[in-house]
Amino acid sequence: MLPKIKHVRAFVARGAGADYHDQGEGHWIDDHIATPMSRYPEYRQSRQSFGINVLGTLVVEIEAEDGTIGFAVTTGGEPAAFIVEKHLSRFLEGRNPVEVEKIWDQMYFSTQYYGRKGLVVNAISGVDLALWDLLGKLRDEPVYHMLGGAVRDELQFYATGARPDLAKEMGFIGGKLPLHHGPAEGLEGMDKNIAQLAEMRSRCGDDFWLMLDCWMSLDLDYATRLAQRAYNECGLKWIEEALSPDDYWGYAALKKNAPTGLLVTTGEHEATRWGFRMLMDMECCDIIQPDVGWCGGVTELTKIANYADSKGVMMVPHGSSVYSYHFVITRHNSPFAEFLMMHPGPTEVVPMFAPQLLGEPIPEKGRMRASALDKPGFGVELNPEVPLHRPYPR
Ligand SMILES: C[C@H](O)[C@H](O)CC(=O)C(=O)O
Ligand SMILES: [Mg+2]
Repeated sequence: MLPKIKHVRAFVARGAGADYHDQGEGHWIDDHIATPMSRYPEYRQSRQSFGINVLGTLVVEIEAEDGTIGFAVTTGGEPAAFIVEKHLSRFLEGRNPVEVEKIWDQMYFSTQYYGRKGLVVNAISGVDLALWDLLGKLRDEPVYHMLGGAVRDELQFYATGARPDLAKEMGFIGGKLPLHHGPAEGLEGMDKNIAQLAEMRSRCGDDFWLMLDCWMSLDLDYATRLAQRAYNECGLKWIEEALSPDDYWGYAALKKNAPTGLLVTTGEHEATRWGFRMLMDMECCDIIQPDVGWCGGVTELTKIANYADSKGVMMVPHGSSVYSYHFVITRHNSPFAEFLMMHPGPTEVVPMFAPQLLGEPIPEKGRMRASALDKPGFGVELNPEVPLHRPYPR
């Protein structure tokens, strides 16, 4: 019998880490990237200007009666900390930590009247991941063992960042560029997008995967024209998150309109088995990209992944560092993983959630051995040097 859960605590941390958009000045991730807010010129140059980093990182700690602590980081900051402390903690304290299914179910259905997606599911994900971390630490097992074990010896990564040419030199299998200009910047912006991609194609050679991340910024007409030009002129591998996450109909049309051979991907701002079922049943995309820290955690990701597997849809989680690595290694329909390049250049590989985690593994030559994950839980610790604030202590 495992020790019961004694206490749940929620903290906020500022700066780089799980809220990876909370970076200092001059970072590639905040340099004129197309967004749904780009239609307003005053919010075009910087995503921080419209508040992309307003929430900060949520840190959830779950302590068992024997003093063992599981933890997780995700986004959601202070409002998510409120939800965890004031609402969700009641479904854990005094319970047996093996009750992951029941705890998830109670967290989701008790918040359904104000939740279902977004911030509330971020908070649920943070608790779920902390619970899996605790279970692994109590059982002295890595999470990927508890999920069924590795189906291959190593992970392969593509890199997201402004320099796919450097990512290629570092051994990644592909590079995903942020799109810089949205529909409000007209044909001139479209030409600049294509010129940037063409420049990367010439630097990377014909065989390297190049992808475009559109961060929900386009409309169907623009996305269709961009997809056609980027595929025909630059050999684009996939067009990601071109439309609003609510526009399932637009995605279904984009997938039909896209040239054969170009993949349509989306899902990092989608949540739960029900949201992903919409994407898959409506044939919105070729690859779903749930973020493990936003979609409902590992408990929900298992359901999403099983449905994707049964439909023959590939699932390649968005970012999410160790939370994604432990899952991807257990699944054949997740043949590779994303690595978000959080170095400001990005000219070096640094841990995705640096500096918040100690022991966070990084790819070497674009790969990571399964043995790099062979530590209890998710295999990381909270960096004690990162200041934490607990806004709602009980
Ligand atoms: C680079 C993208 O705009 C975003 O910041 C990250 C993302 O969507 C992804 O890694 O995928
Ligand atoms: Mg993306």
